Amino acid sequence: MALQSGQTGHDPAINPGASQALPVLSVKNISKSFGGAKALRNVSFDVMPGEVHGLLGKNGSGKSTLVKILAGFHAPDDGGSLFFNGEKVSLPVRAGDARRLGMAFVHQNLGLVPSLTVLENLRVVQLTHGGRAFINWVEEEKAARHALERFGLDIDPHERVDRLSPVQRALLAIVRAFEDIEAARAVTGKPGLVLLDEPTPFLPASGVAQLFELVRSITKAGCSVIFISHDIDEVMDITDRITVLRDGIQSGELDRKDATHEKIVEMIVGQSISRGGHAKRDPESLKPFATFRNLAGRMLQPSDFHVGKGEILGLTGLIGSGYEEVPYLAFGAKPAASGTIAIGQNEPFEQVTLSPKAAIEKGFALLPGDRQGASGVDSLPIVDNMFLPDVGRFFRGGFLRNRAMIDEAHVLGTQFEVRPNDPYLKLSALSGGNAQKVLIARWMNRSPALLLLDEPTQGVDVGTRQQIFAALRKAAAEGMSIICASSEAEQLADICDRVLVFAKGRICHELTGDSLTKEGISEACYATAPTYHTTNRPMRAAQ
Ligand SMILES: Nc1ncnc2c1ncn2[C@@H]1O[C@H](COP(=O)(O)OP(=O)(O)OP(=O)(O)O)[C@@H](O)[C@H]1O
Repeated sequence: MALQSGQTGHDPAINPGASQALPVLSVKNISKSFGGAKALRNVSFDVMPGEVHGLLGKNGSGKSTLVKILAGFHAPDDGGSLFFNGEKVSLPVRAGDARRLGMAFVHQNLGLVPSLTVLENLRVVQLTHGGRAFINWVEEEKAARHALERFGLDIDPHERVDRLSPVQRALLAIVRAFEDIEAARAVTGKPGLVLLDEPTPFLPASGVAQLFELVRSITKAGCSVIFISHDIDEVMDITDRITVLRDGIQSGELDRKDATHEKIVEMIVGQSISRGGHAKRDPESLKPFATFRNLAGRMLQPSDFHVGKGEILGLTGLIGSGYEEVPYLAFGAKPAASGTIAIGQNEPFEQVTLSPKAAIEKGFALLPGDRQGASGVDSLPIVDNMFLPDVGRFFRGGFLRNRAMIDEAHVLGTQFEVRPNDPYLKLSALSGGNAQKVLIARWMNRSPALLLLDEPTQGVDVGTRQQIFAALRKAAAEGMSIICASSEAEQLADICDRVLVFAKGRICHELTGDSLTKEGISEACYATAPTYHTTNRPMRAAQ
């Protein structure tokens, strides 16, 4: 049953007795403008106690803006109101009000301090707001251990956060958020709300399962969760109810039990989309473009593999299995422990002699997974981010042809559906998914001979994903070789001609043809017995 905007639609069967309950959060007619652009228009919805409420929408539809209004980071336009457990919240939300009321946020970057310990990160709010004259570290450690044990997390409180795995970091951020709302509940006696803004893109399936267990234990304790994600399967799995935003307008609500994958996609995109499955090519029919022998990194053990000319080769495995290092090693962005690379029939060269500059000269391009840290420059405009690697192309007679750059950026923005398509806008003003589109456009526009991708569609909405996949397939059909490292089995099954699955640093499965399905990839990730021996398998000679 699709509900109209503003209707509550809470199912008492999900949380018995909750039908009489006050909403934990009531958002009423919230709008937000940036200059002349409206990011949110009169958005209204309720979150009930014990509910996991999905907040979905295309890139730039206003999800993060809404979260930032709740956090007090943005002031909403006049006319809207917020209620938390029945109490009217003064707008803009004042510093400290969110915490006092019992709202805690896990933003896309998790908000942890990497150089501090788990204990320090976990107790930072209590330590900075307690007004204490001194810190009793014995008591603080006890409290931290208790919090970690409560959620079954086996993490040493004295470990530095930058030494934790991505899964442990995400779980720590959520435990901290829950501890914060529990601290507020001890004072107010009322349930709190944790807002999770895309916490899953980097997590392997086992990590997502652990995270969902944690979310369920939060709601069992009577608190609520707002869950933002572009992964429809995850949304179907964890949410009770879903609110969809489209271009800043609430386009409807849906009870999870009435939702199907197709229905949700249609509400997000505004139309049904075909998954556009592609005819996989026989990798044997493609001449090798780049051949890697004995390539080893920090986790990657000496491995032999190649990518064919015009092939889309997927690399996957559990996090830490070594596949995620390959794009960086192949680009010379990380030094290998060993290994050579041969292009076509050319003599192989040692990987350690390859710098990113030399890789670019050879026609390689790398889209790193860390968009904010290693990929884009937030403080520069879109146009500069698009043309950073080849700005030299726009110089004529010693002058930079600014107009030509702007025009080309505009064309690229249209092609990759960057919204808003304003080349002068800073990258930081774009939504996460739109920023990723700018960076993909940057590298695709250079038509590299070898495109190296690490989690290319993280944060990109379902509609745009299909467009990016189509662009990658077209480029491959025209001869571009693509290596795509990703933890998303569905994405790999959609675009790749061949997928190598890694375990414990070695290639253990090679999937092609009919075995190259989402299920086949997931199964191979969890199967331990290697069926593919990297050192014994005959390599095809470059032709
Ligand atoms: N600081 C800002 N200045 C100008 N425009 C902004 C700013 N922050 C967000 N916007 C714009 O507001 C709109 C909504 O962005 P928002 O980040 O809320 O989208 P989103 O739904 O979270 O997208 P994504 O799924 O890509 O994260 C976008 O058009 C974005 O460009």
